[in-house]
Amino acid sequence: MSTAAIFLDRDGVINQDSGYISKRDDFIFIEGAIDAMKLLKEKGYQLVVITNQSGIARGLFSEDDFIRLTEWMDWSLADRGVDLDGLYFCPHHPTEGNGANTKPCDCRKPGPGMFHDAIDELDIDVSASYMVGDKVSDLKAAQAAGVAHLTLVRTGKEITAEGEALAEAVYPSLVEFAQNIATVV
Ligand SMILES: O=P(O)(O)OC[C@@H](O)[C@H]1O[C@@H](OP(=O)(O)O)[C@@H](O)[C@@H](O)[C@@H]1O
Ligand SMILES: [Mg+2]
Ligand SMILES: [Zn+2]
Repeated sequence: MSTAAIFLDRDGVINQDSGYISKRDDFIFIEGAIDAMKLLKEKGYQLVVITNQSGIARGLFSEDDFIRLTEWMDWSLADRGVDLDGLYFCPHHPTEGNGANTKPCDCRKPGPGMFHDAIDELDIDVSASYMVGDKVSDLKAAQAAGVAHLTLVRTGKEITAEGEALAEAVYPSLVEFAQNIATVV
């Protein structure tokens, strides 16, 4: 049976987005975010992180740097009782940088590629699932993949008028999102 998921943007939703984060010392969990993730798991949702990491294409850090930081983030979450069900990242940028990751792709949000992979691999019921992002491109990507509920939080980039219009709700942070959504039946 397919299951409901919460698709989480990383930078600006889980951790503070000071720009192209690649080191542990710069990775600061947003207040309450870990407990909010725990509550979402308790409510019956899969948790799936969907993140653009064009810092790789731009040559700011390597894919290995990203994987190491992700392992550390996973341990930090597991330590607090949160097991992620999936994490998908796009290392590309259409124009910036000069290596193999500088190319157009379908995975960079607002493209839906990462969502399509997650939905197939984790057997997700999009009609019962939510996207939590901080940018309109997060919502457009989720919408293109059929995710029913599009929401934004104010802990990341400034919310634009386009974002306000596309979102069914805008929450101060992941904490209020987690408190407000229903338990999976
Ligand atoms: O919010 P998610 O998807 O988890 O990750 C976004 C980050 O990888 C970076 O994405 C960049 O966008 P460009 O990739 O340069 O458009 C900028 O928004 C940076 O400030 C930000 O740190
Ligand atoms: Mg973000
Ligand atoms: Zn990509």
